Amino acid sequence: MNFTPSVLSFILTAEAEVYGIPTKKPKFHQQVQPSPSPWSPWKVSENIVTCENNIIMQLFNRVAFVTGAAQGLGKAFSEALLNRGAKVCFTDIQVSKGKEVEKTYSDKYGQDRVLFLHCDVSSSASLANSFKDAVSKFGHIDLMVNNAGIADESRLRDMVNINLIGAIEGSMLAVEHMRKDKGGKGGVVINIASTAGLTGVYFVPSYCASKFGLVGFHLSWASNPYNSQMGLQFGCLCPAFTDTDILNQKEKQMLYFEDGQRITKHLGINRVEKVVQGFLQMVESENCNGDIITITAKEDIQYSRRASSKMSHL
Ligand SMILES: NC(=O)C1=CN([C@@H]2O[C@H](COP(=O)(O)OP(=O)(O)OC[C@H]3O[C@@H](n4cnc5c(N)ncnc54)[C@H](O)[C@@H]3O)[C@@H](O)[C@H]2O)C=CC1
Ligand SMILES: CCCCC/C=C\C=C\C(=O)C/C=C\C/C=C\CCCC(=O)O
Repeated sequence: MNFTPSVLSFILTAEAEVYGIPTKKPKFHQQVQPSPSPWSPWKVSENIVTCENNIIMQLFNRVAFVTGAAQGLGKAFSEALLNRGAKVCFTDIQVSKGKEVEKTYSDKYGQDRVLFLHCDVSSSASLANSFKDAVSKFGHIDLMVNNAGIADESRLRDMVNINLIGAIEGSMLAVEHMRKDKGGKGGVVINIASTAGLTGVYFVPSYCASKFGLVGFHLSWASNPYNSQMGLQFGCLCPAFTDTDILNQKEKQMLYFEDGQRITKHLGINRVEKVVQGFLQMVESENCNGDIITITAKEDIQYSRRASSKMSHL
């Protein structure tokens, strides 16, 4: 049967949409800022990108591994990826919740595209085993999302273990698996930090320290001059207060509890959908290496790109 080009284009677009494949370049919400974002301690004005020149990364049949994804942002990132045709291994310490979500997503997107695994990111063995199990099911991983996190100033060592070391170890597992110079297919590592990783917050200082550490780790890997030959990219998402369970703080979890409540209310709270939008902008861009996206209630999605390396000329 012969179709005219416009009929063919209509059919292909409709089919792509059924499979959740984006058919148009996303319109980035990033506007060129008149001055650097207050959440970015670096000069960003000359590094701002609109991504107009970037081609979206096709997520169809890409394989993602997401930590801390039985609820909140991780669950929402997982669904957004599935919705665009990716396969997702989502993991958490909350097994019954995770299994419930797995059932819902399997019914909606197909059992062959969804896997839930128990994974405690504070345990090296648990992380390594679940990563291995995900590779066994899906063959390989293209996208690692280190999302698991807690905010609890009364559990300092847990917080550093989960928010920082868990994300570092998750990144390193992904690097070793993905790097092309060691037989991998390349891939993307996204670390979920926070605006609290870019600016001091006096009522959650140790949470801040864990997120500052993660931003430092991201920047270091992003500036690795061997990334392109390894086929690796590193992106970092920094949301501000977002409407998830992490904000349901008990008094002992924060310093200056009332100040924290008041300041949060004053600054405003992101909707989860807004953070997902920023996340998709990052993973769908052809090259997100070195990018840091901030998402705040007042300034929306700010997309900045940093100079690659201060050492590249050495
Ligand atoms: N909601 C917010 O205001 C913001 C959150 N973030 C970050 O986003 C990430 C996701 O947090 P939300 O979804 O907001 O909170 P959430 O509390 O709803 O979700 C966190 C998830 O991490 C899991 N988790 C906790 N310890 C774990 C461990 N040892 N191993 C594996 N999973 C574990 C929890 O079971 C939960 O499912 C965190 O890294 C958080 O720091 C960043 C900026 C703002
Ligand atoms: C009810 C208060 C809870 C505060 C602590 C709990 C979780 C916090 C998670 C975060 O990652 C918070 C994120 C950012 C705080 C830092 C700065 C906010 C300023 C950004 C803005 O302008 O909105």
